[in-house]
Amino acid sequence: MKRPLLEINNLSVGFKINGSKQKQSWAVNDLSIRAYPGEILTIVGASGSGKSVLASAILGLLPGNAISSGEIIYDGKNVDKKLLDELRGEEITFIPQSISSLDPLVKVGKQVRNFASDDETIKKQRKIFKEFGLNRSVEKSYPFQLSGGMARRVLISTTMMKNPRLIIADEPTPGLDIQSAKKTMDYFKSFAKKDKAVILITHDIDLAIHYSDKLAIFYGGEIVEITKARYFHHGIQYLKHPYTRALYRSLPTNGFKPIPGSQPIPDKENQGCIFRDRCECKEQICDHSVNTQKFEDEMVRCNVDFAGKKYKLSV
Ligand SMILES: Nc1ncnc2c1ncn2[C@@H]1O[C@H](COP(=O)(O)OP(=O)(O)OP(=O)(O)O)[C@@H](O)[C@H]1O
Ligand code: NI
Repeated sequence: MKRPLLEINNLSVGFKINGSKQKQSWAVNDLSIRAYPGEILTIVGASGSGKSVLASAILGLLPGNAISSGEIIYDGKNVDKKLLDELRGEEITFIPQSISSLDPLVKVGKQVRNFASDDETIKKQRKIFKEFGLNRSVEKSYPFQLSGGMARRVLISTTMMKNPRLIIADEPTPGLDIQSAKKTMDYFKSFAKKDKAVILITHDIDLAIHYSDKLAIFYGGEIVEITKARYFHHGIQYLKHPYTRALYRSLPTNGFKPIPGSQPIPDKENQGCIFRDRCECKEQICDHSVNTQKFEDEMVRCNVDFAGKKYKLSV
């Protein structure tokens, strides 16, 4: 079994409300994931489920009012602030969700080259820009002169200029034309093939299924299931968690059935199942406890006994 490149154990992230130490809201609750070399791990979750907060926590970019606990291990080493400062932008690159992360005062070409002006770097940057349909004039533009889709392509180009071992991409494709989105995802795939790891964050389940190796299904600040992306092609009988199964049924190709109800706010005090109010399999026990079941590299957080011979969910 390969060693994970990034390992996150029992991560929780909350925010102090109005500076109060007592009043907190939670965005990520007791989350554990592993990103392996050679794989694209995609974190799929609805809007507001805490995906971007998770990315910020991994990268040590949480705002001042955040409180976090848990363990992050990179390549066998415990990650602290000093190590993160060394890794970020070098071994670990980040494609942020917001295009406002581009420096408004620096011309785009210079930014992507990280201020380098040698011939080789310029050649590399021009080649990447060309692949993404960004013409020479873009190099000399300031971020405010770009459209949303162009700015996103510039952000992706920044990562392509570097030589990281782990890419964390937070919603990299919205606003991109189909060709650029495909190029981006193909780039991630070939990157992972070089024994490197990608953590992709998206709410686009179709995209996730087609390009990832594993899916971590995120709901209300928790990962409720880690499963293989190909199971979504093989059929609903391979999926375990009732929320994952509901996602499967909500896909246009599988009947487009919506899930009634809405996602709850993460609650650290709550020991029960986060999905219970919307669950078709809910039992009394789900109000006060939830079972984390592990199967090799898969995981499901549910009280249905998936290892037992009796378990049968409706197809
Ligand atoms: N600085 C902050 N202070 C307080 N709450 C915050 C802060 N940043 C994020 N949150 C809260 O954390 C929750 C998760 O937000 P997050 O941006 O991670 O969602 P997301 O899953 O990335 O959504 P989307 O798909 O829309 O990008 C939200 O309820 C948000 O209001
Ligand atoms: Ni987000």
